[in-house]
Amino acid sequence: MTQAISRPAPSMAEKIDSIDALCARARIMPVITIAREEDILPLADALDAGGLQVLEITLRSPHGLTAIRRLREERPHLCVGAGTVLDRHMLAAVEEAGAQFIVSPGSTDDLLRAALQSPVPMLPGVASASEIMVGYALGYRRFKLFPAEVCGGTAALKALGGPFGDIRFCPTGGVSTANLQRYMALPNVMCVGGSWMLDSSNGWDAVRQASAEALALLD
Ligand SMILES: O=C[C@H](O)COP(=O)(O)O
Ligand SMILES: CC(=O)C(=O)O
Repeated sequence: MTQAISRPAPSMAEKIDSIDALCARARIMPVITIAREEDILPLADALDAGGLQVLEITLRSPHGLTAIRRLREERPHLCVGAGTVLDRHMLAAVEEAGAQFIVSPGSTDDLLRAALQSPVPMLPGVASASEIMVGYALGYRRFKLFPAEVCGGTAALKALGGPFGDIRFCPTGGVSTANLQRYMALPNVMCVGGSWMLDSSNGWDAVRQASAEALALLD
């Protein structure tokens, strides 16, 4: 695996273009916490078969970094990012593992500044106008709204579109087939994230089916 960490950081404009491209490809971004290492490939394959090829692998379990590494090596056609990146040490670890994008649930000045130096584009989490302004001052224009439904959902996004006309969001947290069309209809929403399609208690094909059904709602 080529070490992402050795590459120079692209400009923020280039990173925004990368985020836009991967969100356009994703439309729906599964937020995945790997419970067992043996789930990594079958879960990714089920999502892929259902049409979801941009995957956010969180660091909420000990298998997160392994999953990023293995998917980069064994499923190179997928776009694999890291989620729940909470500080600069986790940022360095996911860069080294080969993450193609980085997501955080919230924003700290230290993490946002560290990500400016990173070759990998970051989608920082925000839950308020003030947090957007902290990122905005550093050049960030694309954010994850988290936890979206708790933060006010589509009404909050419509309101945020007033002062932040050049900002686009990936709402995550409480998104499901019941509301994803309302989110995706908003001009400042570029994709949605969530975990609702990941229930494999009825087998991997249920994940494929849930993914395909969700995407079909957007056609
Ligand atoms: O914490 C974020 C979740 O993993 C994604 O949200 P969700 O489970 O409500 O879809
Ligand atoms: C919420 C989310 O996307 C994260 O944990 O990074």
